[in-house]
Amino acid sequence: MIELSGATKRFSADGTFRFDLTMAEGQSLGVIGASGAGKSTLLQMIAGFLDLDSGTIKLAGQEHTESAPSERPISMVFQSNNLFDHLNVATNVGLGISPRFRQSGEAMERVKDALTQVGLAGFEDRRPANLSGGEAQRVALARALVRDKPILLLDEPFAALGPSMRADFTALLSTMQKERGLTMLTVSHAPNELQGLCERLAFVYDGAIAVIGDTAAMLADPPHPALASYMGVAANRP
Ligand SMILES: Nc1ncnc2c1ncn2[C@@H]1O[C@H](COP(=O)(O)OP(=O)(O)OP(=O)(O)O)[C@@H](O)[C@H]1O
Repeated sequence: MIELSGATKRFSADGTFRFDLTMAEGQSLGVIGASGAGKSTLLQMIAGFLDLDSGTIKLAGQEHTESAPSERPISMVFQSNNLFDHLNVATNVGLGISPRFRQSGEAMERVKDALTQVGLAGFEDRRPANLSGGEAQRVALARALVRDKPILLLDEPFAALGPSMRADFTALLSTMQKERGLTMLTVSHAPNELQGLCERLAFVYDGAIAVIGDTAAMLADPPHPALASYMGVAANRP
């Protein structure tokens, strides 16, 4: 679970972000909003890369407001998959387990299992430069999954992928999320990709979560004028 209570970060006088959010264990939430609205800021707060000015953060039932990122029960996948080009796929995934990963023993078995789960069995010795965008993103997902944490944060995971790869990656993420009961938060500029992945959607606007609700209902009938404008449709409610 994720619980943010008045989680506040002030970058400047007119750049203050304050988030309240409750997610039950195993829930999948999509996060949308205009560029600069604060979506990545929300993720960075939860992951511990930004210190709060005030408020609290609870993760998987524990207080984590001041924990270091490595102490939080979280894995993260970024838009640019952040793979190391000079290391093979197995080592890139193994770094999710430990910075001292070696390709042997139990750790290597875990890496192979994770690669199999994302459909990349046999890719252990490949270099990132020889992967397609979709394959590289699946390696990044394997690196997150191998950490075996209950919370998965994804920051624009589809951005670098073409349409058919987006559909494949969405389907894979959805399967992993359900199989593992992950609490998952996905930031995306593509609301339609979130439909099959997230039962709930949050719209970030003016430094906060302006609306949160059922994904299909929110997209079909935007309950906030700024969301309607973001979606490029007329608002149905004031
Ligand atoms: N470390 C920082 N110092 C100062 N300002 C920051 C910092 N990080 C983010 N900001 C500002 O906070 C605002 C929100 O940024 P954020 O990256 O969260 O937006 P976003 O919704 O993820 O945007 P995008 O969709 O473009 O990725 C932006 O105006 C950004 O310039």
